[in-house]
Amino acid sequence: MESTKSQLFQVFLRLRPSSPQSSVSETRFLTTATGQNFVYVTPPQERNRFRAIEKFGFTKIFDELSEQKDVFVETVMPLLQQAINGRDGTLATLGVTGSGKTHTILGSKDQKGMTQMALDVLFSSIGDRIVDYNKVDMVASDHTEAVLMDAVSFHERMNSALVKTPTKRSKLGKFLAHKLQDGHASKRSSLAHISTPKAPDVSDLSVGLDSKSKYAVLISMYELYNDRVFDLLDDSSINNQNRRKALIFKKPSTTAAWDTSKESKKVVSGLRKVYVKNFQEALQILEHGQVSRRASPTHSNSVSSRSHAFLQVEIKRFSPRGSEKDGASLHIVDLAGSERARTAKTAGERLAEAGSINRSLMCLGQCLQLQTQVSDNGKPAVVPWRQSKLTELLFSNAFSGAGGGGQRASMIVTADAMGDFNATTQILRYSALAREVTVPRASSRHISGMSDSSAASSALDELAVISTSITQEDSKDAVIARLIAQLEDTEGRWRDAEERCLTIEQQVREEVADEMEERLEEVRRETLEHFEMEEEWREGYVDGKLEILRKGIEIREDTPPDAAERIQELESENEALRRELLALRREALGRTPSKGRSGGRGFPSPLKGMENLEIY
Ligand SMILES: Nc1ncnc2c1ncn2[C@@H]1O[C@H](COP(=O)(O)OP(=O)(O)OP(=O)(O)O)[C@@H](O)[C@H]1O
Repeated sequence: MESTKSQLFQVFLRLRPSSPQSSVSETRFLTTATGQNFVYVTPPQERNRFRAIEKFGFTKIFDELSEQKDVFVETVMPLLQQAINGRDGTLATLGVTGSGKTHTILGSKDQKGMTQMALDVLFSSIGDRIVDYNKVDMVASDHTEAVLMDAVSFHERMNSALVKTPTKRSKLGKFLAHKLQDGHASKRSSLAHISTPKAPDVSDLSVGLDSKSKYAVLISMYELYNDRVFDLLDDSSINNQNRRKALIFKKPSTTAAWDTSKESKKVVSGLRKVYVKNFQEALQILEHGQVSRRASPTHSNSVSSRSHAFLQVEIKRFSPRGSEKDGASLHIVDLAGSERARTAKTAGERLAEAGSINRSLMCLGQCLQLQTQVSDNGKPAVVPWRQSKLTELLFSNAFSGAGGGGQRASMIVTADAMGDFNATTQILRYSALAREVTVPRASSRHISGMSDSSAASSALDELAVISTSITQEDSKDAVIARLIAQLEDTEGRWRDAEERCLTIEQQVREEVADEMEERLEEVRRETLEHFEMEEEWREGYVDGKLEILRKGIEIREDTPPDAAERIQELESENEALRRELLALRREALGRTPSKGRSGGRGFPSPLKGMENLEIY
């Protein structure tokens, strides 16, 4: 597994101690190997389904037994030294909600977090070489873009703001008490007496300083909530978060004389910067900032951070005469946890917050993925850090080349090996510096006599056992030799099983196809029968209709006259003719001349001989 050396973020993985009470998975799905910088993710077994085993590479992995100090030495110390040397640095934590980001950054009531340790080491290293706030002149940019004050006047303002509104303060008290349950903050609202855990002891650690310089430390805190930047040290809104004024992230109108970079750093404009001269003062500021931060109980975490919190520790270097030489910042960022709405059971405002958090983290994920990639032309891939406010705040100064040629950063990815499998894997996928996927295979020797699903489960079990056993071995060479042998054996068995699976798959496909064909034939037959029956019925129906019609026509037809009627008809016709003939005869007889009148030559009557004619 190769990773790009030029990446901006070094990525560390920290596993938190998990327990069935605090975790959501029934089994461990993350496995580490002693001394190795990769973690195996073994998916939960599902019936009849092979899921790939993934291997993720990180700069370093801190297992469950790692102490806060172990993490600090590896991740924060180099960044602190870098800031002292005039180069910006960022430390951020990333992880699923409840995976231990805040615990890592801010600690608990028994343990200091990375922040407290960084401030402790910084102030103990600077010692009496801290400059007097009243005797130095901070650079112009601090005056135009920030509100500067020293710790004493800041406390006075804060305490008077708390005293002014007692009803609201009780709300704040509740919040503080709530935080205290999880060891996040002191219960006291009077910030003069902050109790800080003594452990771990970091008095043996120090950073190298320039022997000819004096130093000033300015602390500012802000949060990114619903994509807007809010000052966490603004006393005017401490009792009413809804009245808070969002700040803008922009290029300063004036820059320090020593800042020769072409593109000057972007700053959160209007931010309060508090000058602190020792560790105790710094802790008090930190406490104030934490109180103002958005945190709400979700189903996944009783004190869940609902915003991305930024702590900026600005270290300025001064000449012995008090003129500013240069400066750089260490940013410590506690990112809000990604969560699934269904798991966290969030709704309304919390759901909107979750949406904004998840969107910004998705964009951060893209940037992290791309920082290790090289584009087709061989140049580093373009990192789309302008896509969200979070990535802009995290990356813009890194890409602007300011602060001594850009920044270097460390990301601590926190994970619970028995936490939310899908959400954790998702984060590992985009944050890891390298990734390998192994498709599981099984052997016929191994699975003979077993059902296919049980063979697959058993093979997965075996792989999990192998992975777990790695951590228990002492000798590195023995582990490697044993692993190679086991790997080859397992690989062979997986391959056989895979072939068998393919054969079974083929058989199943054929069976399904045959069955399908049979069923189609049956359906075709049934349809045909149905058509025939319907046709028969239609024919019968049509015949019946025709019969009814025919009968209807017959009924309406006139009956032919019978013979008697005809005879009677003819007789009456005959009678009429006879009467006519008789009338004609009489007429003819009436007109015929007598013999004498015709002169003896008269014509014979045409009716002669007909006088006695009977007419019937
Ligand atoms: N390494 C650890 N050792 C001991 N306890 C831990 C560790 N990591 C986390 N915890 C405990 O687990 C709980 C949840 O941790 P934490 O609040 O730090 O989670 P988170 O990732 O910051 O969650 P969110 O994103 O919701 O704010 C706390 O009670 C914390 O003390």
